[in-house]
This record gives sequence, structure tokens and C-alpha cells, in this order.
Amino acid sequence: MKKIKVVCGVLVQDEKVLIAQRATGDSIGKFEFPGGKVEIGESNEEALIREFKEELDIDLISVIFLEKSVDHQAGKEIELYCFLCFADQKPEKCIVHSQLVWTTPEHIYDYDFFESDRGLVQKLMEVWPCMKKPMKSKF
Ligand SMILES: Nc1nc2c([nH]c(=O)n2[C@H]2C[C@H](O)[C@@H](COP(=O)(O)OP(=O)(O)OP(=O)(O)O)O2)c(=O)[nH]1
Repeated sequence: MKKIKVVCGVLVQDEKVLIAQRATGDSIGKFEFPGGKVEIGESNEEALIREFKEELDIDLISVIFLEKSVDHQAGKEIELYCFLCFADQKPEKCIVHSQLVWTTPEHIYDYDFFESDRGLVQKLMEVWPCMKKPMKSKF
């Protein structure tokens, strides 16, 4: 079976995460975390930084691995690597998506979101309480 390596990013800003609606292709209308296929010679992190620039026109400043999932779609095995992403810019317009939505992890499945991402969203909900407030130094 053909294996495909995909990266996706959970952009975190102002206690919300970004999800985006696919505008074309087999899964048109589905919501996803922005990302795409890893190209030959690229690391996962490089692929994610490239995809965020292409799809949202923002420069990520930090990416942290969150979780991996494996799914089978259209006779292909999709290895999906999910990262928490941080940037000091907000995406301003849709470039490849039809809609960008800021939401909270517990509301992601209020949207028609990829079922294959259930495990990733579960992991996101586990770490979310630790991410809402910046850490304060004791000194
Ligand atoms: N970006 C993204 N893809 C996901 C998610 N969940 C999930 O199953 N996928 C699947 C859908 C697709 O089969 C695959 C991503 O492929 P893609 O077609 O978007 O990749 P790409 O942006 O490089 O597109 P292309 O230029 O090759 O057409 O991963 C997700 O949350 N985000």
C-alpha cells in the first residue's frame, strides 16, 4: 500500500486554535488543521513551515510535536504528524481554503472535521489546560 507522510499544525493564538475548510479536492468542505504532504528531502518541521507560508502566508516561529496518527484513505496509508504551532502574525485571508475559523479544542467537532484526526484532537484537549496561561517565573 502506498504510504504518504503528511504534517498538520494547530496554530494557537489568544486561547484559540485555527481550523480551515478545504476548498477543493475529494474532501471539499471538510475542516482540517492546515498542512500537507512532506516533500522529498524535507523534515516534518520544514514541511510544516513551508505549508503555513503557502496556505496562510505566515511565518511560524515555533513548532512542537504533539501526536501522530495513521489512517487509510482512498487505498493509501496516511501517516499524519501533528504539531502545535506559534506565530506572531495572524493569517489575514484564505489562500487555498474557503474559510478560516478560530475555535477551541472542545468545539472542533462542531464543524465537519476530519474523523481521522480524533486522536490528535483528544491529545490537544489533554495538553490544552497547560497552554492557556503563560508560565510565570517565580523570580
Ligand atoms: N492538512 C491536513 N490533512 C489531513 C488532515 N487530516 C487528514 O486525514 N488529512 C489528510 C487529507 C489528505 O489525504 C492528506 C493531505 O494531503 P493534501 O492533499 O492536503 O496535501 P497537499 O497540501 O500537499 O496537497 P497537494 O498539493 O499534494 O494536492 O492528509 C488534517 O488535519 N490536515
